[in-house]
Amino acid sequence: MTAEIVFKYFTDLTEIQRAQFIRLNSLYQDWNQKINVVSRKDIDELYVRHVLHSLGIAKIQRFNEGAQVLDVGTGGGFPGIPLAILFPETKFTLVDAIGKKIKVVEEVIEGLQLENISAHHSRVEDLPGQFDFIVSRAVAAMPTFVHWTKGKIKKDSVHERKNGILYLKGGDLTNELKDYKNAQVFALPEFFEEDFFETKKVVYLPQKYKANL
Ligand SMILES: C[S@@+](CC[C@H](N)C(=O)[O-])C[C@H]1O[C@@H](n2cnc3c(N)ncnc32)[C@H](O)[C@@H]1O
Repeated sequence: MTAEIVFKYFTDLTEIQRAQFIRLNSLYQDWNQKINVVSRKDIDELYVRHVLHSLGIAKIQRFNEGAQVLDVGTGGGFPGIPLAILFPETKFTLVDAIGKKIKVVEEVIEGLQLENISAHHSRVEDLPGQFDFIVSRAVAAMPTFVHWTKGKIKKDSVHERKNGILYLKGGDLTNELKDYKNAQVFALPEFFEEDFFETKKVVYLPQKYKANL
């Protein structure tokens, strides 16, 4: 599989961005031989399962110039790295509790010469600072995630969509979201036709969520 699948859905990329998306594959193939940052089964499907899936968030929210975005539990850099390629004017902070994953993320950032990302080895609860948006995939159930990230979203929003959390989720979310009355769920098959996206969604939780917690 090649980066063409990304270019099919994101047609206005610069030459630099296209080159970065192409380069991603060999960087991850190399790193995955040393440290398992992407599951063995998924590495061959990197562009669909990791890159395009991460970019699903961009179909819901285009980040403004100067916006600050935190990727919580980034693991090998998802969704943060693909989003940082797509939005070079936005500042991304990637955090993970496991140091060796952050080491790989740092190497990939360097390999792609991305200047809009900083990576931190920390639990998110211990990370200082506030952000416009928090993005994430496969880290915790929503109540736990909201608890961990409490106070980390700026109150004043300069974006079309209010500041908040954009979380990549799959499956039936009825139970998980029952306490979040103003959560919005966007189905990714609306944007991507590959079977992988059949049950995939982006959950948007505005900063002033009405939670019965
Ligand atoms: C299943 S992995 C997902 C990685 C990546 N987001 C992805 O989708 O490929 C979950 C990651 O969350 C990290 N994590 C879990 N709890 C965390 C916390 N409280 N603060 C920071 N990272 C955390 C773990 O170390 C792990 O790398």
